[in-house]
Amino acid sequence: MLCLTDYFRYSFEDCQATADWLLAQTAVRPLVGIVCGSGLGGLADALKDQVAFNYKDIPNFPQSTVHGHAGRLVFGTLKGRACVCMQGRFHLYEGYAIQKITMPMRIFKLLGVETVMLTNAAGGLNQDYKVGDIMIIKDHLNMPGFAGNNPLAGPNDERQVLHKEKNSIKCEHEEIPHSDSRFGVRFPCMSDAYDRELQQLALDVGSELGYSDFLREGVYCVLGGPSFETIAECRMLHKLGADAVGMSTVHEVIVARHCGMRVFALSLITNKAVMDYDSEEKANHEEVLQTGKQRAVQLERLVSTLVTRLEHNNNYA
Ligand SMILES: O=P(O)(O)O[C@H]1O[C@H](CO)[C@@H](O)[C@H]1O
Ligand SMILES: Nc1nc2[nH]cnc2c(=O)[nH]1
Repeated sequence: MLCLTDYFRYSFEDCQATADWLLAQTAVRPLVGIVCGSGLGGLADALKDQVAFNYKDIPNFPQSTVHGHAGRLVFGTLKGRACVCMQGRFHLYEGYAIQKITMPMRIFKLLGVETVMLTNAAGGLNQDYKVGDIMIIKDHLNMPGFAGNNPLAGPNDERQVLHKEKNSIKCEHEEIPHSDSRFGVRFPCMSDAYDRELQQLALDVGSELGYSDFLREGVYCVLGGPSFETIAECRMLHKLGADAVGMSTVHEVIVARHCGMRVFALSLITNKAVMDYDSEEKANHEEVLQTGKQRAVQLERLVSTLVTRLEHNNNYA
């Protein structure tokens, strides 16, 4: 569904214009960017001193079309730390070009975000997983990417991005002097996509909060959706090494890593993938949203505590 006009609609200038518009409307200068998955938008409500924008009012921004994705960009503080939170994300199956659904990651970068925390709702393929488990994503399988549908396809804009309010920015690929960063190189590495220190920190925080019984680590597989998987597909994905399956996140991770932001991601296992022809279970979006509601408090606490620890530990700040 690659539309040529979208290459040009989401140019560097468009992203810069959107970021500048947002920076002019709020004094919040976020170092952390959060993305709320289906039914997980309550995370944004935890932000204090909110300045919120409907996506429809933000120049160049796509619109949310999925139930459970409110379509608001919320600035504020989480335990004293400045954050920006997408209360609603975009998916390929909404009909958007892949460059368009990932454009908010570049806006995050231009706002000064250094760490991105993504959440999603996913089906559990791992037979040990239960509904309500929270899986720390340690790696991904990018199925649309195998077919050439990658958000970085198209011209690569490597121009410099000036961060006016910072003195230095450490990029993944090199130390860039004079306060400059850039969107990213043509061929970015993905073997370190999910920050290992943050994964360990999340395990530690989860253990302190008493969540170890439902905290997992695993591999997330993205498909295009919107149809849920067949039984044969679930069996295949599990054999390929996936622990959970969904329709989001991976494209955002690729673009976030491309421009040097650190990434942490969580899946809430909202339903068990159907693996057995005798099963009566059927995946459905209502169950997904319902499970989100049931685990909202723990998910919020885990993410907000993690954000606090970012503040207190120089290794993560
Ligand atoms: O990945 P998030 O946005 O959490 O949403 C998940 O939930 C929806 C299906 O119920 C799909 O959009 C799937 O990707
Ligand atoms: N593809 C997919 N996405 C989901 N999102 C929440 N549950 C599921 C699922 O079972 N499959």
